[in-house]
Amino acid sequence: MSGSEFESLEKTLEKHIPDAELKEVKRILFGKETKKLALPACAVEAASARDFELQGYLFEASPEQLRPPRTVRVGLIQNHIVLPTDAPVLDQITALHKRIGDMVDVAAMCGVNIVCFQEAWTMPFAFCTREKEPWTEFAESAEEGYTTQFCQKLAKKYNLVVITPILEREEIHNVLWNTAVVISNSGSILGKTRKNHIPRVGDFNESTYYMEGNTGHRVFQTQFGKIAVNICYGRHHPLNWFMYGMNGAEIIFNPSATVGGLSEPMWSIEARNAAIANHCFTCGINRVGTEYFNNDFTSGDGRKVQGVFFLIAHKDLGHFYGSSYVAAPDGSRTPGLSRTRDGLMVTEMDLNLTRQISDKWNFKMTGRYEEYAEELTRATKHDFKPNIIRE
Ligand SMILES: NC(=O)NCCC(=O)O
Repeated sequence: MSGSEFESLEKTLEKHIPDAELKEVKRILFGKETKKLALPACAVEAASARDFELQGYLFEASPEQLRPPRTVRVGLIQNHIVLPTDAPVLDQITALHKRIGDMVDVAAMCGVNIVCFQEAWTMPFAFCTREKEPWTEFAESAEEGYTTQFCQKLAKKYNLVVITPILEREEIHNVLWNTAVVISNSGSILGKTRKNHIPRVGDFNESTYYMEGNTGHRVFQTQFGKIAVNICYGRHHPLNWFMYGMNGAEIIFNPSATVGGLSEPMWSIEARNAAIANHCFTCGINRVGTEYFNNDFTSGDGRKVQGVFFLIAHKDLGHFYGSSYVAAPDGSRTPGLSRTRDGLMVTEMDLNLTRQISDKWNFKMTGRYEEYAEELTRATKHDFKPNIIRE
């Protein structure tokens, strides 16, 4: 069975593990069971008619005497590109707007308050090619671009916060960035945050296109809680999650584009671990499908074929495995969306859980941050001497 046909880990476990043991297997693998969220029939029907998967889950917190629950519904959207990568640029963007508009419409039927799309959602993930044209033409102004205007309309129409990760063209200096624009449910732009860490691994040749972000670890205060966006490769950097947490993020979104051969065993661990370590919710969103490009490109990885080292030229990065999920501060998580289909994951969460788990585990209290700050400052100096005791 090829990677692209395997639908999801959860479905395979359910098919092969006897019922009596399945509950225990799931408890150990995924933590406390997440309850299913009942979704309106009109949403279920619309998702089926529009050919995408719809799942709903619930994270509850204990009732408190002094605070009411702070219940929020979050929607994660994963999708294929709609048109082939050689279709005209504006047609590709417009087709994706239409697809995502249809999916957000269903999110709204489910009462979603905050919706987040995948990394660079308006384009194929063309950074593997290292070609500049036509890919740089997909870059848009974060403030005035077509996509921001489109998302502002969605936000206003459905009264939801929209996190829209795009390739940004900052027009004053003509610099490109990998940026998430955060649009308030009023329709106004709350701000933008730029990808902090740029991959230099395999076919992910993104440093050819844009620079390391310069917006720090911003947290956006929305009507539905404090949110932050840690874009894709930033999830491999525990300090990146940590700094969003230090700035008070209650939900950290991780819009991504990553392929099975590279990162799949890490996917289920990294965002979940960040939720545990930082007493917050985290949301991993990954695109789906295989995207083909006209011109061959290479990875420079010298893969061995028939005893000879080649730089094997290829036309695709591999399979983007979807599997979007939400993790909670108590270590529990939702199942993943499909590895092969477009999907919307609706999760209701009580944000009071973040403080409750912080009070239980006290990582913020026991963190010894001052000591680490001093040691790190020393460790990053060019003349650093490691603290090793020898006989
Ligand atoms: N888009 C992106 O940063 N991908 C890098 C690959 C990975 O982090 O899994």
